[in-house]
Amino acid sequence: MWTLRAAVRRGLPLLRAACSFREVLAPAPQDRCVRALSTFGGKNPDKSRLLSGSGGEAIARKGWKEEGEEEDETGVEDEEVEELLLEREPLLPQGAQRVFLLHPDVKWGAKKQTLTRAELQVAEAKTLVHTLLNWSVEETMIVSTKTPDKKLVFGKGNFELLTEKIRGSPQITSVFLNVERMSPLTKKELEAAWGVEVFDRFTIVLHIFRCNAKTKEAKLQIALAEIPLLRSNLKNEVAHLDQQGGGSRYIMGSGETFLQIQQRVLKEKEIKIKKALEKLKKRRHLLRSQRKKRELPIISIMGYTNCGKTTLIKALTGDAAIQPRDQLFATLDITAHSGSLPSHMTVVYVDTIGFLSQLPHDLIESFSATLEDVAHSDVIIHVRDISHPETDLQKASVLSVLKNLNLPNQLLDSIIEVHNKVDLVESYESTEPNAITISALLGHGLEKLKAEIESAVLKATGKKLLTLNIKLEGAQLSWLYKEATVQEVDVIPENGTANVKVIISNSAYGKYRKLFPI
Ligand SMILES: Nc1nc2c(ncn2[C@@H]2O[C@H](COP(=O)(O)OP(=O)(O)OP(=O)(O)O)[C@@H](O)[C@H]2O)c(=O)[nH]1
Ligand SMILES: [Mg+2]
Repeated sequence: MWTLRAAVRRGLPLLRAACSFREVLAPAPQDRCVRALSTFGGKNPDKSRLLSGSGGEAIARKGWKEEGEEEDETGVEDEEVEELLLEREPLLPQGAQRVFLLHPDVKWGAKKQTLTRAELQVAEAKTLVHTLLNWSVEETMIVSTKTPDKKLVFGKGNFELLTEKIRGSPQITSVFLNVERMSPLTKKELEAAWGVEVFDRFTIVLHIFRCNAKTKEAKLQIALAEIPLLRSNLKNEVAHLDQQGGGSRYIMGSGETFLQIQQRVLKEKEIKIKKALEKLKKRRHLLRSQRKKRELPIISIMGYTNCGKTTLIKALTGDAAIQPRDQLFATLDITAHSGSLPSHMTVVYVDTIGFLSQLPHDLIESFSATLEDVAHSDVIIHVRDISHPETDLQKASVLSVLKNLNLPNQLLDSIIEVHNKVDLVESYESTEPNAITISALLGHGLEKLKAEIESAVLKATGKKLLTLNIKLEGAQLSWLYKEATVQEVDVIPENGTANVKVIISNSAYGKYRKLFPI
């Protein structure tokens, strides 16, 4: 039988040995990756693009780069960090899986979901499963429970029925229990009862995140989000070892028990990741202040996952390098892309991570650092997929996340709501008067949207867009070049004047009027 001492003799990293004995015996496969999929209604046709390799293709390219900015954007040259990122266990089994999707529906009490319905959660869970290469949903069941926090999640009667059902269905290879997190003990008990592996939402989303993260920062954030999972797995594995007479004993010569060593290793890992992230955060602050210095207005594009944020940025900037994908969480790295508005004002569009109702907490927390940048933008665009059957619930869930980001009120008031994918809905009429209706894919409605963005930017930055008639002989033009942003100069040779289009702050315009009265 395999023992701890044997693992140490074989030179296995302790953390790995502690966290996943099964994988030590059967070497861990690489993370498999995710595939492109259609949206819930199956309306987007492009299902054919399959991703391969460990991380899929790189899509997070920047259309707009800061001075001295590296493609990798991190500036952290730390071999230890690289090692940390490589050292990870696979979260899901290899090969095709036919999943039994089981949704515990809490009918009453404090745990009852208010924002979202069981059907929406099931539809989302299905999409998550379909995002995984070679995974399919064999059967779906919504089963009510009054005891979601109990070890076996369901009441006795329902649990017995479920066990009979799963045991009697050899075609089912695993169960996706659609809860945010399941304790290691619950997982163990359910797997023992049902005879197949059982996964929760956190593990599935984490796996998709791992596959889609491109930059070092996103990867580190995911590694940080995994620490609590490793910690609870560790406790479980040590309890298992104890049964065999191992985990809590002192390791000879070390003065520590196996559990203590592993906890220390995890703590050290956590500290290292946090330090590396701190370095990256400082660098982001630097980039932000450079951006501010250049006075380029920043527009953050936010919205539910798969609503079309990246497609919209591609349409607004004409950046051919951007490749939107029909996939949940395609964008995990915040990227900036420059574009210009009708007055030729240059702005920066920031692509952000998409939201999901009940996105596991640890993941939200780990990504909140990147979402901090949103607070420094001038305008927010909230993109909605109005072809989605649950578009209203998606909106509510995005707004509730935005509220929790502690954004300044002025910024919250500046939100432009965009109704995307109108091409998928016959004769769509918005019931919200201020929303702008577009098809990012077909390029419909973009001019109106750009005009709206421009007026929001001018309002947010306290600037005006004016056309001033100036004398070419005087000092007006050079003054305007110095104190404002000149967009266009239209010379009228007949009278020696020019019409000059400028973006100018209120205070500079006041000075201009004093210096050059009409
Ligand atoms: N029919 C139609 N499809 C669209 C439209 N906009 C986006 N899509 C499709 O929707 C899918 C998702 O688009 P993305 O731009 O990647 O969505 P996203 O919001 O960036 O998604 P995440 O980064 O995963 O959160 C892609 O297949 C797009 O082609 C649209 O206006 N009409
Ligand atoms: Mg995207």
